[in-house]
Amino acid sequence: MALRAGLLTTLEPSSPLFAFSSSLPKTPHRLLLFPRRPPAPVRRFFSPLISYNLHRSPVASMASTASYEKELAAAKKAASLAARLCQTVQKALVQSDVQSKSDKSPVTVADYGSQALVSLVLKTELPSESFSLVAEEDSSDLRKDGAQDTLRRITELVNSTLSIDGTYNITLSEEDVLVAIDSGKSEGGRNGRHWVLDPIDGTKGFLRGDQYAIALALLDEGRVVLGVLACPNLPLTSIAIPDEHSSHKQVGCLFSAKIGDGAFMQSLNGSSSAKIHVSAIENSKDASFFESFEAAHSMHDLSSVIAEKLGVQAPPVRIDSQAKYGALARGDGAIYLRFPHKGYREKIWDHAAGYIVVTEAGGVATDAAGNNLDFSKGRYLDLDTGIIVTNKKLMPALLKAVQDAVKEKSQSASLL
Ligand SMILES: Nc1ncnc2c1ncn2[C@@H]1O[C@H](COP(=O)(O)O)[C@@H](OP(=O)(O)O)[C@H]1O
Ligand SMILES: [Mg+2]
Ligand SMILES: [Mg+2]
Ligand SMILES: [Mg+2]
Repeated sequence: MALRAGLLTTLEPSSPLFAFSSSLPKTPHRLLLFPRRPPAPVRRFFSPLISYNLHRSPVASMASTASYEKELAAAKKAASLAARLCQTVQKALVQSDVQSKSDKSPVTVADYGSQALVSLVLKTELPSESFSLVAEEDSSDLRKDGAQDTLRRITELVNSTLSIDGTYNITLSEEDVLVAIDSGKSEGGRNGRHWVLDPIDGTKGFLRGDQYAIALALLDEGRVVLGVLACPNLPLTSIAIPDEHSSHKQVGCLFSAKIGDGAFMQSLNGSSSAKIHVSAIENSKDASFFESFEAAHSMHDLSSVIAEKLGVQAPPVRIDSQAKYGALARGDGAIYLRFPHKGYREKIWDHAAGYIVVTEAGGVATDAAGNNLDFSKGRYLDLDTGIIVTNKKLMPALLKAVQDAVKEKSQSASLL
């Protein structure tokens, strides 16, 4: 039986029970079962016999009945505009455009500008929706003494990107930019809708002139329901076999996915989109795998033990950012391995958009214990050991190889 929010209905013609599906702001959607028909305006003040959180009940969640059409269009627009700003900065990168955050990771005027633009576009395109954004950056360093020039530069970049695009007749002040950046401070969670943004994923790749991505996803009741990945430097054709003419390849990909609708790729220049699928490889010997370019982000030695166990012949393809998820979603490689060093906590913005793009393309993404990734716990993902992604056929063998390799590593560590 399909239940619509706010609709009172009998479960079956013969049933004495009435069901009411509530959708109150800032509360989980709930299914309430009443012993008799309660008076209409005060339903929620009557005690139900049973009450379920719908996302946990066998009844379809309200999230699955939404189409997310306009949200996806807004997300594509926001990520494309942010990509344009990032491309401008990458072309003319100078040292003063790069700052170091308190955790010593780099952040550029483009990270801040991208976050301000995405926040502005989403709010402008979806004015009737309540707005919650979980994003990587905040304005605290930009409000410090000595940051005035950087803030001025970010504001100029945001305004010039808006004016070249021409869709919005808006000019932001420096304070508007700070406020737009700080709208990303939401804690996320399992209730309601939350946008999740990495304004530049792979900042180190961005600084090297390599791969990076603008990664934007929407959570609804704790599930990722849509995602877009703008990858300005990713070739439109496969990166599986690096060739010497790669500098002549056309670059700039926009991946998108909506729950239940599959995954798509189009050119960032605005071509029509084509459906994409993960690799159909069944024999792990024929697989190639992706991992971080940065050895500090993932244990390359562990990946190579896993690759050996699987009989993988091809060398690893090391690229920055969630471009790995996009490349995997279109079948450039078959496996993505990510094993952060001990103590590192993964953030939801580093995976949410990539996760839905790859799963809608037919892939599977779990932690090293085989658990589904849970994006509903706030700004962090709680994980066992690492993240592994592949197609459905290869996952059982990959999971076994990963677990054997992890066990061997911890045994040899305990012998030391
Ligand atoms: N020690 C570490 N271990 C794992 N991931 C790390 C890390 N330090 C930073 N990262 C994350 O790795 C992301 C880049 O991923 P990749 O290695 O796939 O390119 C960074 O995103 P940002 O560049 O958005 O900060 C950052 O969040
Ligand atoms: Mg960062
Ligand atoms: Mg990131
Ligand atoms: Mg980032």
